[in-house]
Amino acid sequence: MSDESGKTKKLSLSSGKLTLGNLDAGKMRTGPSVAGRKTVQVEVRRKRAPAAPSRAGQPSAEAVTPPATPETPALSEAPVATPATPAAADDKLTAQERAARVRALQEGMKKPTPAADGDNAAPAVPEGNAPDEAPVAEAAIPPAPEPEVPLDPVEARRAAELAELREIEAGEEERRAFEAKKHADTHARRQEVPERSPAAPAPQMPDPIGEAQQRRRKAADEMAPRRPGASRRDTNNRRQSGKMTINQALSGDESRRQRSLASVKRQREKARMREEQPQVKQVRDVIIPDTISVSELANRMAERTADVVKELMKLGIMATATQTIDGETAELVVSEFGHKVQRVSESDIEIGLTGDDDAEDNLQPRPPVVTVMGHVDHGKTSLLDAIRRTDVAAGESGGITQHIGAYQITTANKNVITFIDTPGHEAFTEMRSRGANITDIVVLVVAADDSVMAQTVEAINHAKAAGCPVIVAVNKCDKPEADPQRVRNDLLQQEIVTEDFGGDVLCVDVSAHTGLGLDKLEEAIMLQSELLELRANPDRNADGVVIESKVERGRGSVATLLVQRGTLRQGDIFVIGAESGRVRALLDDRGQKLKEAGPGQPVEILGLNGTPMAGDNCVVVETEARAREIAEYRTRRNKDHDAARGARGSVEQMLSAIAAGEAEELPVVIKTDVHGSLEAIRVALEKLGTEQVKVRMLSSGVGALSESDISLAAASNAIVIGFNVRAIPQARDLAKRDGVEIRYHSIIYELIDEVKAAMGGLLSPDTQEDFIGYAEIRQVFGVSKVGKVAGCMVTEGVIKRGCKVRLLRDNVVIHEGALKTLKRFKDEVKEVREGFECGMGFENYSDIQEKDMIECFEIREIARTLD
Ligand SMILES: Nc1nc2c(ncn2[C@@H]2O[C@H](COP(=O)(O)OP(=O)(O)OP(=O)(O)O)[C@@H](O)[C@H]2O)c(=O)[nH]1
Repeated sequence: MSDESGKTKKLSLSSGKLTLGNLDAGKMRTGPSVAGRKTVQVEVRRKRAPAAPSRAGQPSAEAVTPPATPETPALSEAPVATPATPAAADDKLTAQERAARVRALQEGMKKPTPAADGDNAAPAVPEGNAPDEAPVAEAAIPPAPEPEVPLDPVEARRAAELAELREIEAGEEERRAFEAKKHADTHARRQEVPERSPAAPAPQMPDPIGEAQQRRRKAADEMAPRRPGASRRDTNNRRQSGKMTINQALSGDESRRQRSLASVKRQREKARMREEQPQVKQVRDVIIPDTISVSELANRMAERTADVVKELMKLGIMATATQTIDGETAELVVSEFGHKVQRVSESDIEIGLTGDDDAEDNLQPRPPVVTVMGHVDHGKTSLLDAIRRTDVAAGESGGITQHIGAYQITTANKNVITFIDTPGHEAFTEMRSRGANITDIVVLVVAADDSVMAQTVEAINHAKAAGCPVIVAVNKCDKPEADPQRVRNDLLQQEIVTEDFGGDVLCVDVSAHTGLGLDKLEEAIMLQSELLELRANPDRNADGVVIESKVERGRGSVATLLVQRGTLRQGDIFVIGAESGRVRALLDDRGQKLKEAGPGQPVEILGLNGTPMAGDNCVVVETEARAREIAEYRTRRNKDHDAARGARGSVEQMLSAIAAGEAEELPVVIKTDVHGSLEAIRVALEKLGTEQVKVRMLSSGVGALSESDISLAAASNAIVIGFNVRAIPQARDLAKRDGVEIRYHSIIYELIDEVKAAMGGLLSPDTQEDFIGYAEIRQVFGVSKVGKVAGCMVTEGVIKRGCKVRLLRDNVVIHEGALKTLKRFKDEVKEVREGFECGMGFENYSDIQEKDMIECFEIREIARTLD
């Protein structure tokens, strides 16, 4: 470049005109619009110096650009009318120096000035710009060659950066120069004003105007130099806002927008940092519950929802942001994104509910829990009664134990034993299995006169499955036909090897009636419990198992509970299954109130919010809130479970109905007094189902039959059964009104038989064909309007009008249909007996011949049964 220094040149008045010695070939600008001003401003922008070698003869784009034209015509007037102020901005001059120069310039201006118009050497500068020497200087300086485009992109970038930096620097310099010049102007004007001739008004204001007007105009003039400053501020604002106004866009003033050097440097630094440091993905611990919505999952991973949806698509799952996905799928997605999975479940609420295991030192001996099992009528209840010296059997409906009961006895040796009495009927299998699971020892009652029976075997299997040691009580040994040895032999087949046969199973001959061997049985139980080393910690929050539960008038829900650990006290807050409550009262097996119950003790508890299920666990918790929280969670879980089971059932039903073609269902609504009975009935009824007909339990529960039970039954034609319960008066009225029959039962066999009969009624009846007679065609007559009529002789049985007939020709059935007419002589008759002649006409058939035989028969429907 010709001007490497880049310094701003100043105006001189050598040779009597304004010249700009060695002016930079860069753009020459006039100041902002200064119409009416008597000063000339020349801004000189330093030319950029390209770092790369330039190609000779190629002018740069900048150099080619025509120099800036004067922005205002006022400039051309300035040398004539106004003593010029220093035009070149030189930021290195102090204000005093500047003032001195201005004065010198003014003096020079006073000398006669040759016409500047004709001396304009710069072709690019329009006429009228003579005072400005910039074009002259520009003409003298060759245009800057365009820098050659470097091939190396790094070099190119560097060059571009450098050029940009220089431009910014130049801009900064320009701004500084302008500020300095403004300052100098103001200073100079202050000195100049007293010297200025009043007869030298601005040429653009020739009109004689009032003094006030002149003052205003002067004031306006004085305001004018401040505009560039204001404009600069505007520029700064524009830079800050980054926005463009319409005026700026139209005036093409965009070139004024400039960023500060520091800002550009910061940006470059940031970009470099970004390039140098590849982004490290942050691995997060993502907590995933059982189900989660897609957007929530994206949130927890801090990923975009769209990315999560895409990932799900890859897994073959089309889900929107609001849709919920299961925990397993969410786990897959999270691992795909490279985050860590942390699974939590709603069931975590139960963590720590049962507490820690007890330390050895805290364990104390506890009474054994004994379950009495055996075949029906082998004397379980009688045996327990004998032990307790009470008579429970007398109060039982039909003489069968239907409620699970628990009792505690103290032996003569002051040993305490807890007995659980389970019913012996097959239907109570479920209850027995539960009894076996909470029990320590099983006493297997086998009648000496009956030996091992089906439910004896079942009881053995339950005991084995529960890992309970068995003690055999051979009952009814008082009977003359009793054969205890046969019982021992039969038990061998069930892998129960008694001590007599060298085995480890204790076997005692007893009689519930005479009390024979009862003490030995108790001894055997205590011996077995010592071997088992039964111990528990009584000094902790209690937990136990519900043996039975029921709703009682005036007492509400009552549960029979077997305390397994700790001590249950009155006032304890507990949660049982999906129910919670606070122990209002504790009762022992004799109905006596207790203050507390220790391990191995069966108690009845009052104060439940609802009726729990037999087999539910009971846990004492610290606060009611916790109890409620857990109960609510379990209720929700059970509901979901039931819903899932219902949905599955309906599909299965549909499929089986399709497969069977005509599967029937018998809907029933059952209410019972206790859960155990309900369960037993449900099992029994399910077993009744065949391929053709099944029992469908629409509704079941514990308690009295209510209006909703009746209306449900009415809507679906269901049978309503009350087992040991009755309907409330309103339900009775409703049943009467809707014609719903309620069946009450207190014996399970009868209930099952009745349902069986009802199911039989649903089976499509069997049809049976009954032969009634033969007739031989002797002659065939043609009768007008009637068709052919056969003259017959009844050879066997009887022929009835309207009966079904088959036409046999040479013992081959050629037609089967119905009789249209049966006449004797000319009269229509109901029947014709053997040995009589008659006339017969067939319905829609006339191909009859002599010697054909007519076989008459009737179709009878027979109701089918399930047996
Ligand atoms: N002779 C005699 N009869 C007995 C003895 N034990 C029970 N019985 C009779 O056997 C029948 C059935 O007795 P339960 O005690 O009801 O029999 P269970 O096994 O409890 O019957 P379920 O409750 O139906 O399972 C009753 O008639 C008793 O009188 C006994 O030791 N000797």
